[in-house]
Amino acid sequence: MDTQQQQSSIQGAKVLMVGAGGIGCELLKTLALSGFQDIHIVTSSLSFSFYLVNLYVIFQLANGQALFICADYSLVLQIDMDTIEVSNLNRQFLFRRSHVGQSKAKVARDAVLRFRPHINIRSYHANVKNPEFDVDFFKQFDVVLNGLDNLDARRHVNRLCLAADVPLVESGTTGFLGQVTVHVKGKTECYECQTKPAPKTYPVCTITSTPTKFVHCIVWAKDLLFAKLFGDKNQDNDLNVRANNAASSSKETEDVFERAEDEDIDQYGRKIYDHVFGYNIEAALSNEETWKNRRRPRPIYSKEVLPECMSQQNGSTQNCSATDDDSTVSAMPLLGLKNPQELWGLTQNSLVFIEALKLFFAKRKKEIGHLTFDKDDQLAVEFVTAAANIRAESFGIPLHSLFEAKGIAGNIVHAVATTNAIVAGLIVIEAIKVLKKDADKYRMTYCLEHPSRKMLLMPVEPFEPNPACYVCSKTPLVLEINTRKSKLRDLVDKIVTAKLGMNLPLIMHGASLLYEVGDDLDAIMVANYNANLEKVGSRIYSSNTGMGFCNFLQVVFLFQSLSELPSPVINGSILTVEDLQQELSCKINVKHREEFDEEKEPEGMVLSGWTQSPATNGESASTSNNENEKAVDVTESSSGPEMASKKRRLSETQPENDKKETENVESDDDELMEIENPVMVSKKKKRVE
Ligand SMILES: Nc1ncnc2c1ncn2[C@@H]1O[C@H](COP(=O)(O)OP(=O)(O)OP(=O)(O)O)[C@@H](O)[C@H]1O
Ligand SMILES: [Zn+2]
Repeated sequence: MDTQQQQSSIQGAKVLMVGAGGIGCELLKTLALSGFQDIHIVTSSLSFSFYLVNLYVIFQLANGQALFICADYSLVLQIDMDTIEVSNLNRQFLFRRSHVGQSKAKVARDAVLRFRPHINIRSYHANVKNPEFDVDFFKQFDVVLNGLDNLDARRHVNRLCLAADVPLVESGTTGFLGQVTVHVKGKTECYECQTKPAPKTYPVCTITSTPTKFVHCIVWAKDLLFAKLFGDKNQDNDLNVRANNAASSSKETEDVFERAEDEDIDQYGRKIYDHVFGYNIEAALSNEETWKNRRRPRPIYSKEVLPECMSQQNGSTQNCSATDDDSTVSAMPLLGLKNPQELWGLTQNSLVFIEALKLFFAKRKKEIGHLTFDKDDQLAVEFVTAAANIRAESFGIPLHSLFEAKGIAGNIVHAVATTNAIVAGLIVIEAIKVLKKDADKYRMTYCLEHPSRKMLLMPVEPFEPNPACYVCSKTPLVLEINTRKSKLRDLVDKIVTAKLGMNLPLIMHGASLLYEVGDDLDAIMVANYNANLEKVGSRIYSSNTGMGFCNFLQVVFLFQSLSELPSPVINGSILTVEDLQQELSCKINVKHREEFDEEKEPEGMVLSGWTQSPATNGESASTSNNENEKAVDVTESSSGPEMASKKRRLSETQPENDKKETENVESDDDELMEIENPVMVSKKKKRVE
């Protein structure tokens, strides 16, 4: 690439960066410095770019100032909603300890301005899904660069880029693996054109009744027990085993989890302990059939492992410092446990379980009822580790340290700063090509863990838009659903919001508007939509008391199914679903189906043709928690578009030694940690076919 050309293509260009985390910090720095070296050489050979970027990183580490070469530069805007955490500091090098708690977007901006004071950087500490970042906002940019860590935001940005007709350079890293892809409307596939691999999920009964691996215990502790005790009480929770003994799922059992106002926390903790590790296991054991060919679990009761009176032990919440704030509350120091890599025995795990539970009630009571598991929440990690280990002990599964359990629970693949640096370099290279409209030279580039043909970077030509993609083409989706039983609410929650990722949806059936979300709706419209969602309204019955003079009026709310809506949705109906913010519209062909497999299709409906939520979508090293959140659901494998052209093109560049790697990936379903860059996975899948 000619330097002059390159400089002129970047000068005056307006760039939007989304995300200022591991990739984002590197990217902002690389963007700010991109005039300093012969980038035109880098682009001519991508393997050379790898070398250069690495060299650059090493050089920068050795002498950060040496590379700061000034040139007039374009306007860069960046968006990030996060604040800086201690765990970010090892790789998000624009941040220092003193910045912990501050806005990432702002601190990153200030740090870069210190060495490039002449460039114009605007930062937004905000969620990119906020309505102010609408299509008009996106239209002002020449290119959008993503450094995100979750599918939801990535899909949203993809849709806005399509609607605004602005090219998108998308990226992700997972440990040593990374990828950079280019998405230009009408020319290349969009981010959602490809079917993503299905998330790793586990049958509900494995999690609730027959765990065989530590990850099953983690999912149980995190998604069921933690959610039950500290999360939203209205959410479905399949915590109790399905036992012959109906008592375990009775109303009284439900009440075990409720703590009475004046109930002693220690007693409450023991009650929960005995219920989930003792009685529930006994109830499960009563299902003789289940254990015919399985190892029987051992019920564990608190009195066997815990001292009579916890408050006389070291680990009493009473010893907890009054200055503790939410983020530092921890059971470990109170119990004299220092090393997170140490393996705790049953007694230590039991002590941590009770102590962490007590601390939640003693120190974080206000959060109870709203908590979701967060890998950066020390107390939550301690509780989940302890609970998973006690369950593992009961089922004869090897125990794990807090460090290991945290990795599994948080889907953590440890970040490799160099991968982020390489990916940031590649993003800038692709961004420059986009600015130059050098479409023939666009490349999707994959960072490999092991060299292939002596290269660690694998460039692949981007693919054409997938004509079957519901996001960038008009191909309808197919929804199998029981139209006589399912409500519009199910469709909105499980399909439109959860699967299609719509923010402000509108659902139409023919000319009839069934549902809409927005700030400008009047009260009557809201009432109508709510009626469509849940109930037709009420019918008033009068019932005779039998005393001759008094009739009671009885109000009965009637729940209505899709087929009973004012404009009935039945087999063969075509729904139009739109998101006004994302300017996305798609059609859903409805197929009535009477029965669904409770285990395999727990949602009671199956959508085909959509981009399935991946376990991690090339997410930056610390990935979203989505996988485990969904882990107890058994998600359908997508019947989305086939990637025939991908197969052909990728096979052209297929290195032999990657094949082995593929087979390993495909065969080993043991590890939740086996989080792959999804494109790599699909590519590998194609290779072994
Ligand atoms: N919807 C969103 N709007 C704006 N920024 C987002 C959005 N979703 C994610 N991000 C940002 O994307 C960045 C991703 O960076 P990265 O993958 O390094 O994650 P992290 O949260 O910084 O690190 P870790 O997950 O390891 O603690 C984060 O800074 C996060 O705040
Ligand atoms: Zn598409």
